[in-house]
Amino acid sequence: MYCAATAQEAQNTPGAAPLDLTEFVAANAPADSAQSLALLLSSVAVAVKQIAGKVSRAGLEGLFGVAEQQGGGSGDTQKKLDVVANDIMKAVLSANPQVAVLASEEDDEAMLCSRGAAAAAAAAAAAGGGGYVVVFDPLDGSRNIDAAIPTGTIFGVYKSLAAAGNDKLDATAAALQPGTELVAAGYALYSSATMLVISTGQGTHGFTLDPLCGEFLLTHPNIKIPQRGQIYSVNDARFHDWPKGLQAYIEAIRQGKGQNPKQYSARYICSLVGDFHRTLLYGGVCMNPRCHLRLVYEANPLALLCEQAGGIASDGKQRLRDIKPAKLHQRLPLFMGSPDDMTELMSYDDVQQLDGKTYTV
Ligand SMILES: O=P(O)(O)OC[C@H]1O[C@](O)(COP(=O)(O)O)[C@@H](O)[C@@H]1O
Repeated sequence: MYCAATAQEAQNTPGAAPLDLTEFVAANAPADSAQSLALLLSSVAVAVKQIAGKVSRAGLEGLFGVAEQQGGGSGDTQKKLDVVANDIMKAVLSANPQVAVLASEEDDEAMLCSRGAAAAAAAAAAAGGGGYVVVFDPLDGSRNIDAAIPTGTIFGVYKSLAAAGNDKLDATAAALQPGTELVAAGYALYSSATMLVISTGQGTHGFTLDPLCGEFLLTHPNIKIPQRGQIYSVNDARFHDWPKGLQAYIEAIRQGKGQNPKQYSARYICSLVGDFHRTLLYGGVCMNPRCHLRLVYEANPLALLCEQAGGIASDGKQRLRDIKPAKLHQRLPLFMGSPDDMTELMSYDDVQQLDGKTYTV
């Protein structure tokens, strides 16, 4: 199979077949972890293909609707497909001997994976590497499922703390690392195409699942978010619950009275992966100003992808990736987007909705 050394080379070689995900990561991730990350992301890709199959066949397999038994750490109503996607992620990733810890938005606790944890402890004892910790939201935007609207899977990868000299792994502590420690992150988008967008800290790159060969092929090398966009993405119905700063910012850009003299348009799918993906490609800002999205499972992984594409990711006060999570299911306001739009938004200062209000839709 064709293998170019870099995304640039792949793009510049006329007629060359696109790289698949594994080849690309092996050639483009940091040298000391390229092979292991390539194998890890191959496992993620296997899980994502299985979830994509379930999402597209949900109406045919009776997978619409709410799960019969409710569980899950986030306290949200679980859909049948939330449970199915969670089971797939855990089954596939725990079979990978490099995975020491898994933490899912759908579970109360982080879990040790026996094969990976044993290997991580042995490696730590030998002062070597350690296993990987994978945090994930198996199916984000699941309230959209029954209407066949795009959904996604979000994941982040850390090195296990065993690598730092601990010979016993504490699964929860291993998953509570700040986003600055991420060694890889990504999301899958289940939409008109199934995409996998990843970063290993060396740019943000997009792959499209080719249904003809069943592989994720490089279609969006080195994504750069536009310096400024003309779209804002937020649940606008909450306008009257927002703080004054956020109201003033949105009023200004709607009227073309912001730093960009053009009127902005609103786009909101209510599917974080879909809204973020569009923002990454078209520019502008996407946000959820209330304490709703999870730092560990959603915000930090997307923040790495955003920054690696040249964007800014914030909780409305500070850089997201600098925040040390205090608990697995910690929620916070989330703002991400083009550097000029984000800098303008942050200059309004008072943008977080901290009233604790929840909505039942
Ligand atoms: O109700 P809001 O504030 O518009 O929140 C919608 C957001 O919640 C999410 O659905 C995440 O919540 P779930 O994980 O419960 O699906 C995002 O996909 C979406 O961006």
